[in-house]
Amino acid sequence: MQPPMQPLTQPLTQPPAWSREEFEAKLRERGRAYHIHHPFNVMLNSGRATPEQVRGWVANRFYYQIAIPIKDAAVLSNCPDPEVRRGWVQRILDHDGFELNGVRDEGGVEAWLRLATAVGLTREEVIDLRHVAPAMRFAVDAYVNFARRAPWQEAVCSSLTELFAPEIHKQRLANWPEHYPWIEPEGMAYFRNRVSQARRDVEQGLAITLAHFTTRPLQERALEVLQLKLDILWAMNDAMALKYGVTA
Ligand SMILES: O=C(O)c1cc(C(=O)O)c2c(n1)C(=O)C(=O)c1cc(C(=O)O)[nH]c1-2
Repeated sequence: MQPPMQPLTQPLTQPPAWSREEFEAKLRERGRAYHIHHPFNVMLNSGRATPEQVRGWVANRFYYQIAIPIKDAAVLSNCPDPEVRRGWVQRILDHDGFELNGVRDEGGVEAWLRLATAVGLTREEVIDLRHVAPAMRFAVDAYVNFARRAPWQEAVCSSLTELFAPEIHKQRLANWPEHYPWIEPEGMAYFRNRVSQARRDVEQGLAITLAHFTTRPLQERALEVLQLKLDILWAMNDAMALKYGVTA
């Protein structure tokens, strides 16, 4: 006897998966929503920001800087693949620094604190987070919480906004010394280091994403995840724009 017909809950055929090239192009297209286009960032990188606005950005962004290695530790804690972990752990060292066999690297968090003093903030007022806007905390915490709870491949995918980060760091390196001569030049080291680190991160993150999200529904999910992260970065800028204003 035939089993009873099940009601159809989803179409029998799914649209075909995009090729790796098509999928990668769709991920890269999302760069149009990157915070490089946010009015607060456009103001910063075109030289219209006041010292107060630059300091506000540096102090608020510190909250993102200290969250990133915690986010990366969450990815590690959810990932059962030692080969992925071996590559991913580098991100924590990039931000927290290390001392190994006589080689010392101060790491990105310390470099950010040097940026803070270069723009005229004290380390204390940055480290105690007194300037961080509540909405900034909520946006950054959303990223860490996502990485804690999502499947690790989605957390990896959410880091792919770094596809677009070298450009924003290069803008700062090119424009800030001219627009903001009052910033001590050694403060810019963070951005210089990140250009190559972000490229290396993206190579790893993209390889994992292209290998894992191989059906159309998974690929569409990856685009949603990337959009979530773009929205988090956008919301961080909204929080700073509200607190410090945007100079036209
Ligand atoms: O200055 C920026 O605009 C910017 C953006 C992003 C990003 O796209 O998430 C990162 C960074 N910087 C950055 O410096 C950094 O170390 C970093 C790590 C990650 C991540 O998601 O793991 N994003 C970013």
